[in-house]
Amino acid sequence: MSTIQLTDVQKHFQRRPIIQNVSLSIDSGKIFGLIGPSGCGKTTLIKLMVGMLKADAGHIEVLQQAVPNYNLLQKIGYMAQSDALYTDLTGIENMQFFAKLYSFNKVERAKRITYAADIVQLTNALSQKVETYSGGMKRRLSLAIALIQNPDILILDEPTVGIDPALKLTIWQELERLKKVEKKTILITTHVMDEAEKCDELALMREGKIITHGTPTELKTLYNAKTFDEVFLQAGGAKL
Ligand SMILES: Nc1ncnc2c1ncn2[C@@H]1O[C@H](COP(=O)(O)OP(=O)(O)OP(=O)(O)O)[C@@H](O)[C@H]1O
Repeated sequence: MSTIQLTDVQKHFQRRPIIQNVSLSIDSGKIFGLIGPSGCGKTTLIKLMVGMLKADAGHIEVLQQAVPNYNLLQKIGYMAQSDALYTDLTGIENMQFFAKLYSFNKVERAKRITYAADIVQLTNALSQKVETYSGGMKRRLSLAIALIQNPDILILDEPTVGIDPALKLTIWQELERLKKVEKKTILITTHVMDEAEKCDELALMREGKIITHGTPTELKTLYNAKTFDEVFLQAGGAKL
């Protein structure tokens, strides 16, 4: 069953077409990867799905409800590309602030914060002010905040940028667990080709269009390619 459905979606900025007739179906319980070069429209497409931007044409449904829809916000965990954090507060204060937006009681809230901080290995840095965090630590805190909510759908815009390989592996293991055990639907954007391999399905974007989509194996077979760099080049994309 599809959790996110886009039909002929279009978006312009200052009359420039940024998203051009995109139709896409993202199945529930899958990790779906949106891949494409910088500026091709990945973040714009995600913001349209979350309801932060309004499409100029076309139709978007999430969980069979038309977007934008206030009720859907409780069901989507969104990690933006630029970190929306309060830098003069500590890590834990940031987590508490966002956790209070959701309908947890005090005990659940504390449990969710402990779980999320542990996944991104920030437990020992929670009492520090965010202004003292490195870029990677801020990314990890943003990811932790998206995880607090325990949503049906996780939409993560480049979640592993600036994160070291060992922690990246831990984060991917958790995404796999969330998919398998908790049946979450996860949408990520990435430039990183080895992350593309880990997705169940992929859509490759270029200049506001989906140029091809399928499972990693299907795409490699289709383009007779050994790597995703090759798939992307064969499909007509620029080098990432
Ligand atoms: N609010 C805006 N006003 C005008 N142009 C915008 C706006 N937001 C994005 N754009 C333009 O739309 C295009 C797509 O941007 P978008 O951020 O969606 O790309 P992206 O694929 O996510 O890139 P990256 O991988 O670098 O984050 C870019 O040319 C960008 O400059």
